[in-house]
Amino acid sequence: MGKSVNPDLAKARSQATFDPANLTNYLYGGPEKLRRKRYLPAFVFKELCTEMSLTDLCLIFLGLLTHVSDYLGLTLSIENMAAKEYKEEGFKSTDDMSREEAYEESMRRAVYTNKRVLQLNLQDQEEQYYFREIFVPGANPFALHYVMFKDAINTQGTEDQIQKWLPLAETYAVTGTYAQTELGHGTFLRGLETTAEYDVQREEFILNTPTITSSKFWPGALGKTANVAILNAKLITKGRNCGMQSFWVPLRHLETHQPLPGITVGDIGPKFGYHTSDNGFLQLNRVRIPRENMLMRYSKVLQDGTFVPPENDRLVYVPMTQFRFVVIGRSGWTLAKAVTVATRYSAVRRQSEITPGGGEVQILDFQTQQHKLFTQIASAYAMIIAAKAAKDLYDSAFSKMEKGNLEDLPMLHALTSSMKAFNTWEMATGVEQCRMACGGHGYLLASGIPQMYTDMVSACTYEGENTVMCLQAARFLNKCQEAANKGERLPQLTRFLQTSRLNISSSLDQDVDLNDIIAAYEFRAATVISEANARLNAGLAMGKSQSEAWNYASQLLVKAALAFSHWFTVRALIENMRGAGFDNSTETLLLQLAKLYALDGMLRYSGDFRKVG
Ligand SMILES: CCCCCCCC/C=C\CCCCCCCCC/C=C/C(=O)SCCNC(=O)CCNC(=O)[C@H](O)C(C)(C)COP(=O)(O)OP(=O)(O)OC[C@H]1O[C@@H](n2cnc3c(N)ncnc32)[C@H](O)[C@@H]1OP(=O)(O)O
Ligand SMILES: Cc1cc2nc3c(=O)[nH]c(=O)nc-3n(C[C@H](O)[C@H](O)[C@H](O)COP(=O)(O)OP(=O)(O)OC[C@H]3O[C@@H](n4cnc5c(N)ncnc54)[C@H](O)[C@@H]3O)c2cc1C
Repeated sequence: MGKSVNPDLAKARSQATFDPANLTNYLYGGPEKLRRKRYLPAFVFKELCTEMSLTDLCLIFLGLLTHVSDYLGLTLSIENMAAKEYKEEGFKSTDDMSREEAYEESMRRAVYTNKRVLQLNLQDQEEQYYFREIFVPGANPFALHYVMFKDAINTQGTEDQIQKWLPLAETYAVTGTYAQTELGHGTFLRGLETTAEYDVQREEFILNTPTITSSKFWPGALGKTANVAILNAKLITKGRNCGMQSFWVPLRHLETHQPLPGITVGDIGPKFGYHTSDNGFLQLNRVRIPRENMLMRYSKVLQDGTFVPPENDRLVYVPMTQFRFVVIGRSGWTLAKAVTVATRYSAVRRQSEITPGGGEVQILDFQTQQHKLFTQIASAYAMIIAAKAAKDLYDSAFSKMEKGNLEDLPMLHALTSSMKAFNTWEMATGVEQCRMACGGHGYLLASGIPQMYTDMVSACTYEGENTVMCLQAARFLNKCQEAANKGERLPQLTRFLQTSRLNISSSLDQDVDLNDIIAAYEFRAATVISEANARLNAGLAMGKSQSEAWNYASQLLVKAALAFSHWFTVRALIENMRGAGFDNSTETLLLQLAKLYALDGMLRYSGDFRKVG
């Protein structure tokens, strides 16, 4: 690959005031993880030289390009090589394919990676993800299988069920999906209509989608790929509705892949993005499954039809909470990719003059271009680091939950809900800003940015539509505010509602103090949460019911959840940058980046910050 590096890019890199290696090691969890992450693409690349056609080689190389450009602090000088050969050789990319062809191409690659992951015994989920992403840069037809299908088995299945089903999933003896959403309901889970009626005579469940709106609609891999679903349905036993439960439901014959009796499945058609994911629909016409097919870790149906309820009926939601963490992390990395592509482009693109007659400059020299990109570099770091901080909280809470201690579940739900909404909205805005910063070339699919946007913007909708997720978090925050109003003890994460004060020491003529920044965001969050609570109580005082008052305050409640997430992100960014043990030059730069992120946020939400003084 010994192509020369664009001189503008080489010059820009030579001016770095820090060592990118320190930063890259930090972002990827240390030198060993980074070594493995770099080894995998190189391994794939070498292997592919023998295994696949030149076409694939170049496509993979492009995948590698976007992949290695993940390293925020480090970029490799391979800017036009792949693109040049890519065009000259006319390598087919899925960009030029029909949806059918693109799905088949992605399926071919995904099956290849599934085999290789097993042969190479890649156990670590992140390594599996990195390996797969190089081959299948877009939506992977097996995404649901890799994540939600297996997570649901692991978190909702009994030990026996895990022993029975997980090996089938790990070896691809079955390919799964997670089928919850229906044509009529995606958000309001209590409105799901699919039924699972227990037949005590035959000790079986009869699964039925009684109406057109009860058809399962949207699940990934349902259209063609999956032959089993973890399907959520309303359990009815002894004439009683026992709420949403999860079931292992065979969909297609394991040999012929044809739909089983009573099953109607198909693809829901073209989408805004995610073209290589076969999101589908499913109708069940009184399909019978054995009693043992209900995932019974938390709730059970005994042979005689007796329903044994879970200790907490929200535990059935754990797979969604788990996947929200994946989405929170992926949002930061998606923005990282987009801003790396846009920044590298801005170093090599010369356009217009700053000084008349002085010659065309790198567009990175325009202050407006720097503002567009540096704020997004800062945002990507903030999201990635906040996701790590949130995951640490999740891991400690989840280990308590596995021992039966559910006290942190409400906080966990609020944190995952609000951070998933905050990160995906910030990512969507940021990726689009990066795309537009590349001018016409940002509109080319070959830039890679349009697909990043159209694939990942769906994360604002799936795994809980963002507005609804903010309202979910606001339930928890409002409860905490009510407790604070009564002087009661609060969960650690929301104690700032009782302690936050605005004693800012910084003055306008000096460099802002980082502790003042955290205090300002904390005070803003406390004020917005308190205002939302006051509006809710004002609604009640006007004689509205609890639900009407909730709706009356809901726009402020959404703002409260986002202000909480913004505070969590700024605090995580600053505290982790200060505590990460970087050398002075790197720490100085990162704290500068943290200030840029926080001050840009104050400008974007200046109404909130002005209001709280
Ligand atoms: C860098 C390397 C990274 C490596 C990563 C490796 C893997 C990466 C692989 C791939 C990444 C990218 C690939 C992307 C592929 C993605 C494909 C898309 C997949 C999408 C799947 C889906 O969309 S599944 C369907 C999701 N659907 C939802 O989320 C539905 C949302 N609705 C709800 O959850 C409920 O309806 C709602 C909570 C909104 C309301 O329910 P309701 O019963 O009405 O409850 P409510 O009265 O509001 O509250 C009752 C009570 O319950 C509490 N509660 C609610 N939910 C939860 C929960 N989940 N957990 C805990 N508690 C919950 C709620 O707080 C209330 O409590 P109280 O307030 O009353 O105390
Ligand atoms: C790419 C993609 C992949 C998906 N994959 C899967 C999958 O694999 N498995 C699966 O089960 N599902 C999947 N889904 C479905 C997804 O989970 C739902 O689309 C999502 O939960 C939103 O539900 P909905 O589509 O019914 O939208 P709705 O809930 O109808 O939302 C429409 C509007 O109504 C508003 N709204 C709804 N409820 C409220 C409320 N209480 N308060 C205020 N406003 C409200 C929303 O904010 C939104 O603006 C996928 C969706 C997409 C786009």
